[in-house]
Amino acid sequence: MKSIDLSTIVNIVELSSHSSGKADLTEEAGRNDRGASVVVNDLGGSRSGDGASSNVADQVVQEIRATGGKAVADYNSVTDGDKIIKTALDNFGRVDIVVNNAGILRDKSFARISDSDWNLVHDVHLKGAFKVTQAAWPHLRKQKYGRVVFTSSNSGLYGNFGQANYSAAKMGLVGLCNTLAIEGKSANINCNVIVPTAASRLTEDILPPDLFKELKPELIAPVVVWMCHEDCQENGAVVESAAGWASKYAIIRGQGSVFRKSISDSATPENVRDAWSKISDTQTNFERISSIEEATGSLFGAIESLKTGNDTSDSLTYEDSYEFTNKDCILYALGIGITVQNPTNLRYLYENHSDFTMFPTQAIIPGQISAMSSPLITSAIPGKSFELSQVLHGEQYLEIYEPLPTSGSLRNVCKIVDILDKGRNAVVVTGMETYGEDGKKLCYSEMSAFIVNGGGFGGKRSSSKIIESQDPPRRNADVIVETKTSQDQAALYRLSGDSNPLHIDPDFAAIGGFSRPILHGLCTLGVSVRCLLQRYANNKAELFKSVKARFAKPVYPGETLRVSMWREGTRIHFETSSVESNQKVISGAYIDLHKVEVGPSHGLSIMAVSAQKLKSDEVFNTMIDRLKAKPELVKKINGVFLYKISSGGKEVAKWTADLRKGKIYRGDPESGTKVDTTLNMAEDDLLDMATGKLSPQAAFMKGKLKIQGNIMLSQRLKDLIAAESKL
Ligand SMILES: CCCCCCC[C@@H](O)CC(=O)SCCNC(=O)CCNC(=O)[C@H](O)C(C)(C)COP(=O)(O)OP(=O)(O)OC[C@H]1O[C@@H](n2cnc3c(N)ncnc32)[C@H](O)[C@@H]1OP(=O)(O)O
Repeated sequence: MKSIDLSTIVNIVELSSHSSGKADLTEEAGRNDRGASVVVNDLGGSRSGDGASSNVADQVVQEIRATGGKAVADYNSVTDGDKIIKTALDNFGRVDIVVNNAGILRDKSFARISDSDWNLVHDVHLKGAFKVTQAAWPHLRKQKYGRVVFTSSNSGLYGNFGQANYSAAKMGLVGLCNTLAIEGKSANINCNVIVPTAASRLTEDILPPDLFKELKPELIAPVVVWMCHEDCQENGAVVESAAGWASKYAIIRGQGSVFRKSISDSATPENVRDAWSKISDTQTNFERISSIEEATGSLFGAIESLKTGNDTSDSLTYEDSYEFTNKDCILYALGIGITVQNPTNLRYLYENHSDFTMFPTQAIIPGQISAMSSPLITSAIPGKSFELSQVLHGEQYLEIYEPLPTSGSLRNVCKIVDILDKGRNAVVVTGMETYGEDGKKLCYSEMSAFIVNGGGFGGKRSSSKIIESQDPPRRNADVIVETKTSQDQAALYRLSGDSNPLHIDPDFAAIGGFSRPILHGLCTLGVSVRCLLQRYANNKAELFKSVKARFAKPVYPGETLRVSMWREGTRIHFETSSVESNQKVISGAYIDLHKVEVGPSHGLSIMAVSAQKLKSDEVFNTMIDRLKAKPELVKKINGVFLYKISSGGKEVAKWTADLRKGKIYRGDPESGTKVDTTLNMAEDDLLDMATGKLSPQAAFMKGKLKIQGNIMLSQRLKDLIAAESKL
């Protein structure tokens, strides 16, 4: 990572009376190699806030200047925040960062705290941070940049005997920061809290000597410097740090419990007592609440359950069963375009095949049917009812835990995960657990229904509970596969259970604003996942772990889907586009595999990718480097690459490619195998192949990869190539 340079900023650091003579925070932030210009503010009082002296601030300023840094001292009280900011403006012309670090102690047991003990501690910690930050605020807003750090304490987060005044003030800083993080966001002002445990004059007779020695402030200063840097996008975080360790805090909320029977009932203390074990349970089920909208928004589910007369949050779940046979597995496979043309597909299409298996994405269907037949989704939005024609499938997640059966009875438990208000529209997210006949949890799926015109009910806009989609890496796709859907794709797919008329009835589709019935989102997903499994999992369902996808635009049956894939370890990111509309139809998607297994066409794929930029030597060398990353498959001999193509651990062919000449030979010159076949290709076609516009298999089929001599592919390889071209 590049170094953290604070060169363009002015840093106001209050040392406060508790700073040690060596103010490590300032030393770090103000070091010449970090570049900040620093106002070192310290009233120079004692730990309890008595007296004043310029010594401490002056000493730190000298230390900063001695290392070539810029610093000026300021001896004002933090309650005169405008004077401190004026020092920054007078000396450096601007202010970008405020580190609120001033603090004193007046430790007493609660009964003995006097008004002045309370007021003074609050003045320095809380009012001081308010005054200094408020004085800087207009400047930060005007320049649309700022970083503010507040120093809190474990005494605030957890409480500490004898520190009621200090704990209250330190927790007050967390509240102050929470709101400033919201108010400053649009002006690019990030506000965060540091919770240090450090050796200082405040703690020297409180911490055990051995621990005191280890808790050097300079091990916390880098965390503060990072939070002050323009690259740090954290906003509203509370970060604890000590001894070179740091961690972010989160406030959690339990699932809670509704404790009255219906919306018209009053609430009694007895109701609360009876529900107390659920109300106070933060262990079995909890969530992280990150905004006030999220906190109030999730109350809608509880209010709605009261309206429908249900008395506990457990009633927000819905259970039913799903019976299915081998035939349903085969029908689903046909519905997502799995074809016998690829021999390895028989495992999904023929019930007597030794590996007869359910295609993984079919596992979504039982939960989906349960959720769609329950009142969960249609009654989810408070005060709103909506039609099926308003519902679009927005996002989908699926994770498989156990091998899936090919027939039998499955039990589904569905519940609302969250409800989002997107302004005009709404998103209702449902989570479905599916259990096998032996009671084992087979899979979890999470489905977002996008309700057109369902929003505007005053709910929250985002949620931390939803499994997020992820953008692909910023590079050209590693592999691109195209596959055409049939005009009858939706008509066939709907027989697997989603009989929404949007996919078959032109009049109904017109109500939803579509020119004709659209394809099921889950069908597009199934088609994409079969291309991914084919490419990266040798078409094996058992290697599939999970998938996440967002449906970005509708697909019409008959369109050609282009699936772009990026491999990152066992995660394959993907995006699917419609070739006809040239629009992304699935975005931010990925599958996770237990293991990647690349099929026999991989040698050809590598060739395609590596031929990407043949024009210059420099790029050619880069290409060689990329090929070197696959030593098991590729060997370079005098500028010529040797590819071994294996299937099931057995070598089935050797290819030699002279990419500069755009030629590919079959055979292995090193071992003396006769090179009896030459495959010629125009450079433009080779580049098309490299950029994924033309698959190697399609190049074979379309005659763009011309064969001279007698090509002797094994029958097995011929079958595999033919099958892949019909993905
Ligand atoms: C349990 C069962 C429930 C599900 C039942 C499903 C039944 C099925 O039979 C139905 C189907 O299969 S329908 C077919 C598949 N789905 C589709 O074709 C929808 C394709 N997507 C779209 O057209 C647009 O993304 C569209 C129209 C969805 C949104 O486009 P825009 O209005 O342009 O959105 P935009 O302005 O970009 O963003 C507004 C806010 O919404 C969020 N968002 C966008 N697309 C989303 C999506 N697909 N899923 C979830 N959220 C989505 C945006 O992030 C944005 O929010 P914020 O402003 O907070 O970032």
